[in-house]
Amino acid sequence: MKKIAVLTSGGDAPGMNAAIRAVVRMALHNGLEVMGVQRGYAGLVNGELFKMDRSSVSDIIQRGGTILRTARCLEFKQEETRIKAANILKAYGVDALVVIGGDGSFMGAKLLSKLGVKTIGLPGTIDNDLAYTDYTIGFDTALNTALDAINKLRDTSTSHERVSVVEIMGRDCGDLALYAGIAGGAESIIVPEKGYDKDDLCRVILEGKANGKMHNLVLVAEGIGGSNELAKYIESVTGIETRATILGHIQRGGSPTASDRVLASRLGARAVELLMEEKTCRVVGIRNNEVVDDDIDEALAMERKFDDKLYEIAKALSY
Ligand SMILES: Nc1ncnc2c1ncn2[C@@H]1O[C@H](COP(=O)(O)OP(=O)(O)OP(=O)(O)O)[C@@H](O)[C@H]1O
Ligand SMILES: O=P(O)(O)OC[C@H]1O[C@](O)(CO)[C@@H](O)[C@@H]1O
Ligand SMILES: [Mg+2]
Repeated sequence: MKKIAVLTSGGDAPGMNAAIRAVVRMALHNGLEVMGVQRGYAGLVNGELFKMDRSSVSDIIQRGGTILRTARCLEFKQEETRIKAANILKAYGVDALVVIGGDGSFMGAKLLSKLGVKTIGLPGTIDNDLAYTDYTIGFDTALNTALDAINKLRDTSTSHERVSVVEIMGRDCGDLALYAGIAGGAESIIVPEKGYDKDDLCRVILEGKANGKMHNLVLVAEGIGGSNELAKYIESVTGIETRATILGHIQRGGSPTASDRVLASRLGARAVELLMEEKTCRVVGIRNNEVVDDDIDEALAMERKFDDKLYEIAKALSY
């Protein structure tokens, strides 16, 4: 192993920069050369590679976004595009590629590895939707951003004695909504893993009002969606004024939390260690606070487990 490349792919996530820094610095520490690839797989196919040194990653650990930029490159689903990417890496003399991204990016890395490219994946996504790791890089920051918004919505919800429906990102995964809901003391948490009944929800809201609740926070995961319509329905059934707020891409930005920076540094360093041990086609993650690595195929095949216990606790604490 002499030369590696690193890219970020899919939706950006706070802490991706800290992960890039860890990969670059750990690689240089081990005497490897490092190339940065701009704009994910799209940039790889276009040959957007450049040499990185220690100063390429100076002053980025605290920054949101990704200095390498990112992309959703649909053409990468076609084998001819991946063959082009593999040839470009060969032409640059790159021995292995570190991919920082989510499940889609890992699928791309898995298929690229079938063409003989050595790959390592680092979980960079706010969605926390990868089964093999307890947490993904960016989840904690997005969670804290959502929580800050929820705290503010609680103020105005209380002042006006309104219901506040808050839609949280996460694609098909309810983790962000669940964690934000428990941390923000939400009255109801609606996630795709559990589903819900609209009229039960309205009953809970009315009971809360009868018990003296001044506000009512209903968190809706993106995978359920339809927050504006739900707000109208709640208002029509309960007679309580209701507003919907879709937090959107604000959850993707901002300075990463300490937790995300530490996670990114641990996982990024491990990615390079694995390559030094000649291990490839693996993804790095964290389970029970231990850094782990799994075969990329096996990791993608693992079934995600929703934290039912946490969901039940949130329910029990909410009224
Ligand atoms: N089935 C696939 N085959 C090949 N490449 C894929 C596949 N799925 C996704 N990719 C590549 O990975 C990129 C990122 O995937 P996707 O948009 O699903 O984001 P992600 O990595 O899951 O991150 P996030 O969900 O946080 O946005 C895609 O644009 C594409 O280039
Ligand atoms: O940035 P885009 O392309 O609008 O994608 C939004 C999606 O990306 C994520 O922010 C990260 O995967 C999801 O939570 C959301 O569904
Ligand atoms: Mg994804």
